[in-house]
Amino acid sequence: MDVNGTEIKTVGFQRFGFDCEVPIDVLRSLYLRPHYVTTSSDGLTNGVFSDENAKEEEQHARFIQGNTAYQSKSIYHPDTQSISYTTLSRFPPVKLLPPYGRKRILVTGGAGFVGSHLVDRLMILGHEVTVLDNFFTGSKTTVSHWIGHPNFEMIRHDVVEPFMIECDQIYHLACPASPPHYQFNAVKTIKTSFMGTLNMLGLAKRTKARFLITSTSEIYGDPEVHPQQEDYWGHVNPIGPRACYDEGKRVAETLTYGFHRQDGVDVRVARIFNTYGPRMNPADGRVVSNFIVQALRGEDMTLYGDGTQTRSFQYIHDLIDGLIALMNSDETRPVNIGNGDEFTIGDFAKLVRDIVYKVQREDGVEPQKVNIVHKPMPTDDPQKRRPDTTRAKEVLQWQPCWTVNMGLEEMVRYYKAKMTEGSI
Ligand SMILES: O=C(O)[C@H]1O[C@H](OP(=O)(O)OP(=O)(O)OC[C@H]2O[C@@H](n3ccc(=O)[nH]c3=O)[C@H](O)[C@@H]2O)[C@H](O)[C@@H](O)[C@@H]1O
Repeated sequence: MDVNGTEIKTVGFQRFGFDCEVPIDVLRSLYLRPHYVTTSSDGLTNGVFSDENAKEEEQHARFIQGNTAYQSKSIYHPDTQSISYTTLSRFPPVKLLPPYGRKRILVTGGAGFVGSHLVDRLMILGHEVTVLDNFFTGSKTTVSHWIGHPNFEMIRHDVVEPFMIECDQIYHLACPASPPHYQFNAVKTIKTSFMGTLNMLGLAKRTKARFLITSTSEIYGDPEVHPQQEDYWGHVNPIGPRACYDEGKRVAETLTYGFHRQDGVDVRVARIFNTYGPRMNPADGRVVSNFIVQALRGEDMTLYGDGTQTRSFQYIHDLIDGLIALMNSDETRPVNIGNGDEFTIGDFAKLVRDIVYKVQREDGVEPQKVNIVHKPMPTDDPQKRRPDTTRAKEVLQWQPCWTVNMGLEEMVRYYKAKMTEGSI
């Protein structure tokens, strides 16, 4: 059910002459089911499941309403610890667009969490999609179901190096986004934001492609204004451990508007607030993935600090709706894309735990009791964060549809499926 209590059957909408509506079941069939099936020497052979696996399969089939046709099923052989990869027997149907409606779209960071969902949507809508990724935090497996499709191309490339292609739209997402990842190599992070954005803006200038950059709520730093409006200039520590990302994105925005004013590049700037959903790397250290995986494994949930800091969480499909609407609108000012439902992280931990228990009980498993333990607060961790999304409402007619309970439940099912196949 969406925020109004209506069942969600499709995501996206027709807006600004660009139709981005697709059935949710088709998307789910791409991310929700396990990719591997197991064979083992204890009496089970090719693709025949144990009772437990068969039950999981049935539950997932029910959840995605049996829409399983587009999932490759590679076979894991535990006795030899090997995988026989299979390819898709059929790609998901993509719209047949007339040549004037079909766009050549470049997605940098297209193998990452957000990028892969954007790619799924753009592909199903019938566009030609090129993914550029250096696979530092992205993974080929997130978009492997499109490999071989005539509308799809994947290129290993680091955006700090120039790249030439002909295209109509550029979604520039490439940059590590989770605090442990972007702090792992701070110099590389700021180089990616600065040089990567410079290169992609240069490409947009030459090709006259429309350019959208995914900026972040982090440009507001530890905000003194609450909720955060786009006009707020922020409160960022320029020399702290988060600066490589925060200041990197700030300079990326500065570059974007420099090219816009100086060279007339057609730009869009999305400031994304905390987003979660399937395909988030379970080891990337962010709060939603940490909490769900810990609770599913029956481990302690790690709450940093006293848990009074706040965040507002949006589900991935809402974000993709917002990005596509922004790209196709006329709005060149920055636009916050986020969900206004704000939680203290302490309350959020309890909510995640309750949802994990609920899903486990629905699946006939009595959950293991999970404790919440406190860990030190990371340096410069913002105390509060909530988007003011008035601008997105006014200029994009966009508002989040997914409740946090719905989104979390789906994400719990995703991680359960990954655990069943043994890939996490
Ligand atoms: O998820 C996102 O969208 C954002 O994640 C990070 O921003 P941050 O808000 O720090 O995200 P998390 O690392 O998920 O942390 C959220 C809060 O939960 C806390 N946390 C995190 C992990 C954990 O195990 N336990 C825990 O209490 C953190 O201290 C923080 O207060 C990135 O810096 C943003 O660019 C990105 O947009």
